[in-house]
Parts: sequence; C-alpha cells; structure tokens
Amino acid sequence: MSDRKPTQPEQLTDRLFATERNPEDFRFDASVARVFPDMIRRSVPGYTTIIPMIEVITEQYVQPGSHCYDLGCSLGASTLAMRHGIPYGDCTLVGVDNSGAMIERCEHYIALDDHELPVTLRCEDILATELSQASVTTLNFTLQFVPPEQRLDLLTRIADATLPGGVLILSEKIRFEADSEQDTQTRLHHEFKRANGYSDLEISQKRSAIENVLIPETLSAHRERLMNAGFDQVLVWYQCFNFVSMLAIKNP
Ligand SMILES: C[S@@+](CC[C@H](N)C(=O)[O-])C[C@H]1O[C@@H](n2cnc3c(N)ncnc32)[C@H](O)[C@@H]1O
Ligand SMILES: O=C(O)C(=O)C[C@]1(C(=O)O)C=C[C@@H](O)C=C1
Repeated sequence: MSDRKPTQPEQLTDRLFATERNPEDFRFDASVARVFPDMIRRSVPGYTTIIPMIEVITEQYVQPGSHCYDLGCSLGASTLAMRHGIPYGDCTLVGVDNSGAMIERCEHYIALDDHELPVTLRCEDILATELSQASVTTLNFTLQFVPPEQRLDLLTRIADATLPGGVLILSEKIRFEADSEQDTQTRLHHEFKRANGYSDLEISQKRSAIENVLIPETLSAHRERLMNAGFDQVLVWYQCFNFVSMLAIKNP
C-alpha cells in the first residue's frame, strides 16, 4: 500500500446498451464495473433507499464479537452501509465478490471511506466462501444471479452460520404469480428506467442480456426457501415495483 491518498474513481454514465450490440449474456466485467454506481441507481427502483436502510438494520442486529458478511459486494455500497452500522470494534466485516474488476474498484471505495473498522475483501465465489459466527449477512441483489438449484445450499450455509438473533438482509428482483401483475410491475419498472434516461433500445437490449443470468422468483418461493434453510421468520421491509428487500431472522 502506498501512502498516497486514494482518489475518487471516475463516475461514468452507463451507456453500455445505448447502441445496437451482439446479443451476449450480461457479465460483471470491467466495462460494467466502471459504470456500475450509475447503472444500479438508474436500474433498480429503491436502491438509493435500500442502501442507507442496510445501515439502520445492521445497527439493530449486529452483535459484539461477531462476523458480518456482504455477499456479492460489487463496489461496496452495501458493505460501507454495514460498516457505518457496526458500533463494535471487535466485529469483522467481510465483502465477497467473484468479479476481479469489481473487487479492484471496491478497494478504492473502501479506502476512501474514513472509518476505523477494517473491511476484508475476498475475490471468490460466495458459494464456497467460509462463513461463521454471523450476526448480519447481506445479499443485496446477488442471489438472483446464483443458479436457482444452488440457492437453497447457499441460504442453508448462511442460516447455519448465523448466530441466534442474527439476520440475513435479502434484496431481489422478483416475479409475480399472476401474469397481469407481472406485466404491470414490469411496465412500471421500465417506466422508471425511462424516467432515468434509458432509451427503449437500452431497456430492451439489457432485458435480453440479463434474461438467462438474472432469474427472479416469486416472494412465496423466497419465503418458503428461507424457512427451509433454517430461518425462523421472514418479512418484507421494502418493495418498489418488482424489487423487494426481505429480512430473514433467526430467533434469539
Ligand atoms: C447486483 S450486484 C450487487 C450489488 C451490491 N450488493 C450493491 O449493493 O451495490 C451483484 C454482484 O454479485 C456478484 N456475484 C454474482 N454471483 C456471484 C457468485 N457466485 N460469487 C460471488 N459474487 C457473485 C457479481 O459479480 C456482482 O458484483
Ligand atoms: O432488472 C433490470 O433491468 C436490471 O437492470 C437490474 C440489475 C440488478 O437488479 O442487478 C441488473 C444488473 C445490474 O446489476 C444492475 C441492475
């Protein structure tokens, strides 16, 4: 580490899907990492509310001497929210992401944040990362990218690692049982994107790119699986259109 003060990474506007491109599955590569703060803010309704609430929720559930995890941390927005909600110096905070481009930039954002609690970043698969003594774990729009058949295993490992009274904050894009609601909520989401300056071409090319990699499930599927994984209570604390955030709680 050099002594030079880290400089703010450049903040770029997401124009990745603005011109006609070959159909290709969406990946969290360097081009996405560069524009990610702009992309996620303009694409996910409620993201700018959910991030500060992760700090509030963390503060409520963090336990002294415990471990806190942000799984799929990207550039560390949710990690930093957790950091600011942890008042105990003997806690550890770990951010995990398997995108090298994300982790590299995340290091800059963590270094820029003036706070004494160290953050450990792991560039690895969340399906293999070691978890223990967890009071607060966050999956902020990450589980949706894990193949559905691997989701129960991951959630079971998280629930097993969670201390009594600990929680999982799970934010996801969801789908709806009724076609009519699915259509309406999707239209409203696309209107949100349009209001944020995305064109019809950008919206439709992004939609195709994420189709095979972001697999949304219904709220009841999420609830049922979280309970099967070993959590005792599941509640929705936020919803805007087809984006929700849940809290899965282990009884004290
Ligand atoms: C939508 S982003 C998460 C946003 C971030 N949590 C935030 O609040 O700003 C999803 C992230 O999950 C990561 N990811 C997806 N599958 C993963 C896996 N199996 N292991 C590790 N990271 C994964 C991606 O690389 C990406 O950075
Ligand atoms: O559903 C969409 O249209 C999105 O663009 C959503 C979403 C997400 O939820 O993660 C997809 C990929 C990027 O990470 C940013 C936003």
